[in-house]
Amino acid sequence: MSENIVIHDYEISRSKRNKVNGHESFVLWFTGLSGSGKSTIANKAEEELFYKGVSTYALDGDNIRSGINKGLGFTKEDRLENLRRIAEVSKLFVDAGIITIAAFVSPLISDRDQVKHIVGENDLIEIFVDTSLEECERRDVKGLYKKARAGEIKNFTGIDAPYEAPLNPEIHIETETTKVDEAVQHIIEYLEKTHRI
Ligand SMILES: Nc1ncnc2c1ncn2[C@@H]1O[C@H](COP(=O)(O)OS(=O)(=O)O)[C@@H](OP(=O)(O)O)[C@H]1O
Ligand SMILES: Nc1ncnc2c1ncn2[C@@H]1O[C@H](COP(=O)(O)OP(=O)(O)O)[C@@H](O)[C@H]1O
Repeated sequence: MSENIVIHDYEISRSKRNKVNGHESFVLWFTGLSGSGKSTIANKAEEELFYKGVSTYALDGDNIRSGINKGLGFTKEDRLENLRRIAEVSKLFVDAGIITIAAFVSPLISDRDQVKHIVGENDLIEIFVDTSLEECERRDVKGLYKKARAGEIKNFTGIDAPYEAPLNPEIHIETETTKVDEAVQHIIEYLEKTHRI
């Protein structure tokens, strides 16, 4: 940090916000292949939390890659920068007392380690949305796998760019054997069991 930047302490702290909200703030970080089910499960999980009276906000490709990260692509370097900025934004949301839901492919262990480092390990719950490449390709929600196979998209995760599965995620959802509602219940139960909500 520049030597000329002096931090000002604000009266309204994260813990005061958490007290008023009646819950802790942290990040639910969904990782998985494109089409694995991250957005679908994140969206339903947010709905469930929201109607329980929890303050939430969801970050995903739609509100991030078209705004703050417009111009970043899918090279290894651009993904790292994409995720670095998302982690910094998530950290601000957590400071604002909000349970932040982030759904990004975040393909590499080192990408996610950077996120954990920025957000803080205790403030991040990693959720692995585990769906085989075959199933994601069968779903092909956005028609991108077809394009990637045809060589029309380069560096597509799972095709010609790697995806490294988390080694020890807090929550592991296998979508080929778990329905969306069951996945959401699993997340809510985890949060209740660990006294996060
Ligand atoms: N090359 C390549 N690889 C992977 N995904 C691609 C690519 N090009 C475009 N898309 C679409 O962008 C979405 C992934 O963006 P993310 O910001 O989550 O990716 S990353 O975390 O920076 O790797 C991803 O969205 P989801 O399907 O929601 O995961 C794709 O629809
Ligand atoms: N058990 C499941 N969990 C999540 N999504 C599922 C499941 N079964 C089928 N799907 C479907 O898979 C697709 C996943 O797409 P999406 O949520 O956009 O994935 P991602 O955000 O990971 O790219 C959706 O069409 C969803 O309805």
